[in-house]
Amino acid sequence: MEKVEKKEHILLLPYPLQGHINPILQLAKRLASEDVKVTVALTNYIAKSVKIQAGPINIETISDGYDDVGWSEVEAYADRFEAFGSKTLAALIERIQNSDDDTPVSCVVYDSFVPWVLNVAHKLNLVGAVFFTQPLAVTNIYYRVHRDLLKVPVQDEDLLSIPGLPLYVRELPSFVSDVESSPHFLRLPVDQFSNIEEADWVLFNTFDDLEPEVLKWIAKLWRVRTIGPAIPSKYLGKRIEGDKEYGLNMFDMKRAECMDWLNAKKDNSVIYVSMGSMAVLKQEQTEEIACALQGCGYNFLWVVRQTEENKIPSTFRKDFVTSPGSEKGMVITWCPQMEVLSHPALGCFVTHCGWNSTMESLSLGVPMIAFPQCSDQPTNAKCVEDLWKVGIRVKVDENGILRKDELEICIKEVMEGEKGKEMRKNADKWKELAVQAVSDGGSSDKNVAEFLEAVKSEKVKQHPCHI
Ligand SMILES: O=c1ccn([C@@H]2O[C@H](COP(=O)(O)OP(=O)(O)O[C@H]3O[C@H](CO)[C@@H](O)[C@H](O)[C@H]3O)[C@@H](O)[C@H]2O)c(=O)[nH]1
Repeated sequence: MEKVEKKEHILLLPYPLQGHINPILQLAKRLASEDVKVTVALTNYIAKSVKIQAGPINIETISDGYDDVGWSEVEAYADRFEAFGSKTLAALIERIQNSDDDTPVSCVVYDSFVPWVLNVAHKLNLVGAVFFTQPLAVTNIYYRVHRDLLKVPVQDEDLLSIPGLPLYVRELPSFVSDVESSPHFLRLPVDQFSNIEEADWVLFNTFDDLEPEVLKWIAKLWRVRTIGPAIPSKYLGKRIEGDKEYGLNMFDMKRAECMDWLNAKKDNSVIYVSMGSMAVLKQEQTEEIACALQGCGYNFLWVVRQTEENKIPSTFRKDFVTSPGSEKGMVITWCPQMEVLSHPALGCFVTHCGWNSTMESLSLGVPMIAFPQCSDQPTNAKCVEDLWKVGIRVKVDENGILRKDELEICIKEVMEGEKGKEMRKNADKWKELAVQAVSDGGSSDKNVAEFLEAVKSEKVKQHPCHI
């Protein structure tokens, strides 16, 4: 068979965390559905520790300096990733450029948490596109901190005015509102802007209708385009054939066990609880959630990652963990979240409001009970409750614990109350708008097309700083 030559080659580099890899893989698949060769560069550690099913995407590896052990403390990790990543990424691209069999790379799309990739791309005279995995509203706040327009620690308890979104301090990203608890965590989101003025494109996993006012504001700063929701096509727009899942799981998944259990449940009868890939709960918190789920009148599917499992109370463990799939509930270490959220048995999603979970729930029309933990999650939860009106945020006590009674009240309100009905209606509206955005001629679809066209015509642009 004759070999089909792809005319362009785009390389994408995610930050090595589940919540960052998923959306960049989706963008990669979308680009690969056009006449483009697409390579995703994973760190050696990720590549050797997970199974990857990324369809037409070519996978290559670079080093973050932690090939055998994975992560370390956040600041040390950032420095070492930059030192090792810059060299090994440049070497990878040079190898591709010098290969007789491969299409040369013309553009690098990189996670906003690794801004040094832009310097590598520009040194090699490639187009550099930064990709944000968190919403525009959150980026707006970090940008203010970067420009010293918002001083940390934040003193003022008054409302802060973000375009289209007045916020109280507690609704800011936790790395801003509570900078004293984890000062080093603010570095990554603030460093996102260190060289952003030089980025050729600034891409966001969101869509125009979702954050119109802040988009207007941010689009004045850079060449911003929204390309989301970056979720598997089967669940949104069906644009890419056979695209059923992200294709990379950092956790062991028991799909059949989970789906068999869910398939046996009545429509709208299951509460789905997941705190994403990173959140670490206090033991007391896990116990309160367990009591609420046991006490509520609904079935539940609860994701408790293996490293969190020891916090589950022993009686609950006996009923729902050691004999998984009891009539009422199932506890599982990782599930096929998209399949779960799109299942007719699902009633609502108790979520930490990681941006991917939020976009997935919104795109599938599932109302949320927002229980934000840290990072961008408090701001995402604010949008869920007050801006998009597709969920409610739980109240925590003076120790930050969500008590059993409060969670039960929230579940009842979303599943049975008037507010819940309203949320479902709103959720359906957002679902429709999300589908429109990624379908033929929708805002995100047009933005991807424009980006691709420009990559083709701008690839030989010389970057003044490196001439
Ligand atoms: O059992 C599960 C649980 C989760 N997921 C998937 O894992 C991803 C989780 O991403 P997200 O909801 O964004 O949560 P985190 O893993 O916590 O993501 C980190 O990265 C996000 C993007 O930067 C931030 O918004 C979050 O605050 C940050 O914690 C989603 O795509 C889920 O579909 C599964 O497939 N199975």
